[in-house]
Amino acid sequence: MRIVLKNGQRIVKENELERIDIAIEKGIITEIGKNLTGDKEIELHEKLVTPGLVDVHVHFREPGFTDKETIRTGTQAAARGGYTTVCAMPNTNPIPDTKEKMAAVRSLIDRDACINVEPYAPITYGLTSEELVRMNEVEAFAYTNDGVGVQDAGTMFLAMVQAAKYNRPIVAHTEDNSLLFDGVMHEGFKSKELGLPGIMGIVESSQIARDIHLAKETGVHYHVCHVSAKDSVAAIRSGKMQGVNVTAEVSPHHLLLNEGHIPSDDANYKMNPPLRSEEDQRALLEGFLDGTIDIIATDHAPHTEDEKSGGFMNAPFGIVGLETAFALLYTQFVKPGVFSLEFLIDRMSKIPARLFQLRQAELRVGSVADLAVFDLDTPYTIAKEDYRSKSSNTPFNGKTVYGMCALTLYNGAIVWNNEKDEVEK
Ligand SMILES: NC(=O)N[C@@H](CC(=O)O)C(=O)O
Ligand SMILES: [Zn+2]
Ligand SMILES: [Zn+2]
Repeated sequence: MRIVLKNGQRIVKENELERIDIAIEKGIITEIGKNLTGDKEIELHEKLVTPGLVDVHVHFREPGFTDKETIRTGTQAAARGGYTTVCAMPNTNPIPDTKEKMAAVRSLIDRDACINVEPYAPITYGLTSEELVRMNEVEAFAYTNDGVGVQDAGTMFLAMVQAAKYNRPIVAHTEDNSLLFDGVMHEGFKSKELGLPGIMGIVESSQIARDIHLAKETGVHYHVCHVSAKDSVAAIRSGKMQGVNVTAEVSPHHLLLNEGHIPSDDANYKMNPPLRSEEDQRALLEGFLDGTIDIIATDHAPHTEDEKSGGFMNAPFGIVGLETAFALLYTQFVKPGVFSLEFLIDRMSKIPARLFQLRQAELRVGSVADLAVFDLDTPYTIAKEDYRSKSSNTPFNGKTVYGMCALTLYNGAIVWNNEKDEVEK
């Protein structure tokens, strides 16, 4: 069967768009042009067509915490956000730290995922800072202990030596526990106002500085998760200038919000790392614009409503992000001209795929048909009831944005269709 997407618009350069039809056969783009016909034609009404988005940082909670999310609901949420490849974090129960446990995760993915999912393996057994996972036994595209920092420098050094040998990236949640002092939000005016224990920026930046020295020594590809602090951006910038193979991601929420946006003791604003100062937020945007920070990653971290009702002192860290990332960033930054549509899409699709050698589509004949279609013209309000995710813990509910994902195709099959309001599998 030949499917034709009619009257879409692709990005030519920056914000310049061009009207096109795209023909898809057997999951592959077979023709791009004007006035194409097919067995099934889908009218796009001049909506934006892009390669499917790629997110290297999501939590799908399966196995172990399926009341928060599953591989099925997580990938459906991703498809609704325009994503066709995502990388799942290993802070599950059990942690995939043996060959068998990793095989079990892969078979869940084969059974339930509606898009491409690459599972991470942990750096160490049990996400502690002790025994390294043997990378020749537990195979994965990359290794991370996300959720906790690798506390011991020697352990991180040996992990990097091993990862360099197997040519795998080390992906780091950077957090020095000895500097945490039980903090629950950024140490700043808001933590003082609310009387809550703070988390200093140096909790993150000092460990990034340490790791950049180790990465320089070992030559590993070292990737920093969810950068939040100004001094972290400076450390990464200086590492890059010295030729260290360091890359970094920033989350939509850290680009969009700072501690001043936290209205009250509402745990939908609680995540790790925390929303920091306005100055930190500005440094993140600067780093994103100058290439110090390479990509966007959502850190989609679902938690139940019940867990999140406990306020900052009791609730777990983390917010969902897959279903709102593109629209929030498009509305806040592309519409007012801070950066272009091309700049954003590259950092949500092409660049993350290239950094980690992941599956990714291109808008050209012969490419796999993993595509997203976005409506840039119709405003809509982010609503809890609309989530495909099992969880809805985010501070962005109720916000009106542009850039709803209208359609997502994975391998040429529709996995999200907003008009039909259903996900086909
Ligand atoms: N980001 C978070 O606040 N939470 C994540 C863990 C993590 O990404 O560090 C989670 O697993 O819930
Ligand atoms: Zn983390
Ligand atoms: Zn995470």
